[in-house]
Amino acid sequence: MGLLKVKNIKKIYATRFGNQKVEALKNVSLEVEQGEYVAIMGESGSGKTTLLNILAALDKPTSGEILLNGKNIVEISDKDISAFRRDHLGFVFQDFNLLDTFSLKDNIFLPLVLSRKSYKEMEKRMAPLADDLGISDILGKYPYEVSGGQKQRCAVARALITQPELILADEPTGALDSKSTNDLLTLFNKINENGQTIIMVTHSTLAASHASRVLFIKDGEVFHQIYKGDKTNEEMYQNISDTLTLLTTGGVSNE
Ligand SMILES: Nc1ncnc2c1ncn2[C@@H]1O[C@H](COP(=O)(O)OP(=O)(O)OP(=O)(O)O)[C@@H](O)[C@H]1O
Repeated sequence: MGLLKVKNIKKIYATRFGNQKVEALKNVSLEVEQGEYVAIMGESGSGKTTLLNILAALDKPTSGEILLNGKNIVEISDKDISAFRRDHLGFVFQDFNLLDTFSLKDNIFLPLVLSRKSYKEMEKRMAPLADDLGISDILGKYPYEVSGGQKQRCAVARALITQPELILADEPTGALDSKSTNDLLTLFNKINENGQTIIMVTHSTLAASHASRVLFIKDGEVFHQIYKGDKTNEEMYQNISDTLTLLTTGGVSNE
């Protein structure tokens, strides 16, 4: 089932004085199926963050449509956009974005507090999630008292607790050491196997090799896609490396 349909997205940024324009996305179309795990890669400045921000309804495209479960998110009014994001999307960022003055538990509860869920409901959702993520014992701690990997697992719990249709992750392994990176990638695979759809922007070939599809962006356009299919992580890693070489040496698109 097509969960997300991106149709002919264009994004033109006007510079501060309006006399210069940057075409960050030229004409991007893509579809993401329910249950897919998609990594987005590309050189710095290729348009990845622009695309993710638009998918996250944090920014609007200059033209084009984005349908999430058939609803065009471009048309949602500013008044309704925060509630839409909270109810339908989960976010995992490189720098965790946890509030230092809240315990980990309260950080995870925050999106549910904002949508006025009962404490009983919050506890009910938290228990299996915390157990799955291996954070049950540290929920009373504060972000500054735990490791980067533990912080990131809490950020994942906060993203999942609203039971979003889609998880959007921006460089989720960017601030993690290699062990925490491997733990997080295993975790993403697990939540994906449980049916959660994930879109992740990453510079890491290792991270991307865990996804079921890798989409390469070059100069604001989809340049190429690789499906994992039956490939091992190692074969996928090699395939991604070869494509990145092609991308940086100016190879012709064969999308
Ligand atoms: N607010 C803005 N105003 C003007 N130009 C912008 C703005 N944001 C991004 N750009 C330009 O749009 C293009 C795409 O930027 P974007 O941040 O999407 O790339 P990226 O692939 O995410 O890069 P990185 O990997 O370095 O984060 C770049 O040329 C960038 O300079």
